[in-house]
Amino acid sequence: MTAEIINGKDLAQELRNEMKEEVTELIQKGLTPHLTVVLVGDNPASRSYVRGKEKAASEVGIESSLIELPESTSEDELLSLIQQLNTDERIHGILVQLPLPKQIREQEVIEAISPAKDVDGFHPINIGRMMTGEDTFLPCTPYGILTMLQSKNIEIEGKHAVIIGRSNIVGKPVGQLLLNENATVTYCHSRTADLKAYTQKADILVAAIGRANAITSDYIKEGAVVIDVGINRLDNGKLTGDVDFAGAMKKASYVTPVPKGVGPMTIAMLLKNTIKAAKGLASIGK
Ligand SMILES: NC(=O)C1=CN([C@@H]2O[C@H](COP(=O)(O)OP(=O)(O)OC[C@H]3O[C@@H](n4cnc5c(N)ncnc54)[C@H](OP(=O)(O)O)[C@@H]3O)[C@@H](O)[C@H]2O)C=CC1
Ligand SMILES: Nc1nc(=O)c2c([nH]1)NC[C@@H]1CN(c3ccc(C(=O)N[C@@H](CCC(=O)O)C(=O)O)cc3)C=[N+]21
Repeated sequence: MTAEIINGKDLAQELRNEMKEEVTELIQKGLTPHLTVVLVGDNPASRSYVRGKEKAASEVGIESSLIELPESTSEDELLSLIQQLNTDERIHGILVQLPLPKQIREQEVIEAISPAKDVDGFHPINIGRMMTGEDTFLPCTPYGILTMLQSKNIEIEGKHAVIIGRSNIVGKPVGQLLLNENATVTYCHSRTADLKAYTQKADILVAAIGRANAITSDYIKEGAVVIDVGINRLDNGKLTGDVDFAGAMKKASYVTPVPKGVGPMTIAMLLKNTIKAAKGLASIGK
């Protein structure tokens, strides 16, 4: 059996085409969605992601502005910038690119962003709303994964989803979203004893580890849906995921590639959240 590839790049393009129409209508009504991205320091990977976000925003007609701060920026300086952006009515969405330099506590920064402008969906209020199943900004990567599964009409209800990774931005929320869709969810991480015993039972396997090609075909159940979140830059400059793609293609029913998989979907969902923020969410407080 050869698996079907879920092409995130093409699906993200379709979503951008739809969003462009919606944004055009909003602009005609006098509302131009505006995303502000804050980049602290000059991590080359972060810079490249930020460029991708700006390009995608401009394609759909979303205005974006980039605020670049030096590596030496203090936590107080960043927090006061966020306060300013929170009260600026022209700005609908705020994204502070992670990781941050070590003198800045990420959680303090995440919690300083107004939940109404938190288009990453990282604020504890929005995470809480996601957990209780309320309408909110869903974290972009998990939201993108859910959209990929839905695009292929892949059944989630009653399926066993195994998540490898438990970070606040990917692993934990992707498990929560699949639970909300009535999957049975198992989380695995670096302290999991006998990882393979769990992954071999997964109908839906999500790898969000950050280790190139760690998930070989012997971790995969025949016919499973394999979602590869990992973005790993090899010494030869190429990008690869956490899953051994060729091995997964022989065993799974569906596989997401890297590149052109989850990454472009993450950016598309960020744009979706920015439009939602611009339209205003009555249920989300300041
Ligand atoms: N495509 C996209 O849009 C995005 C991709 N990414 C990529 O996804 C990957 C994960 O990102 P992120 O969640 O932020 O990373 P983190 O480093 O925050 O988390 C990695 C997780 O993997 C677990 N882990 C590490 N080694 C192993 C192992 N040998 N066996 C089992 N579990 C292990 C860790 O366990 P423990 O908790 O015990 O340490 C941790 O929970 C990275 O490659 C990142 O670049 C991230 C965001 C968006
Ligand atoms: N506040 C914050 N929000 C984030 O959403 C966030 C973040 N910080 N920090 C870093 C991670 C990582 N991330 C990616 C987004 C798109 C691609 C992407 O589009 N990748 C392309 C390849 C791009 C390339 O070639 O370099 C692909 O997979 O096809 C990858 C990774 C968002 N993140």
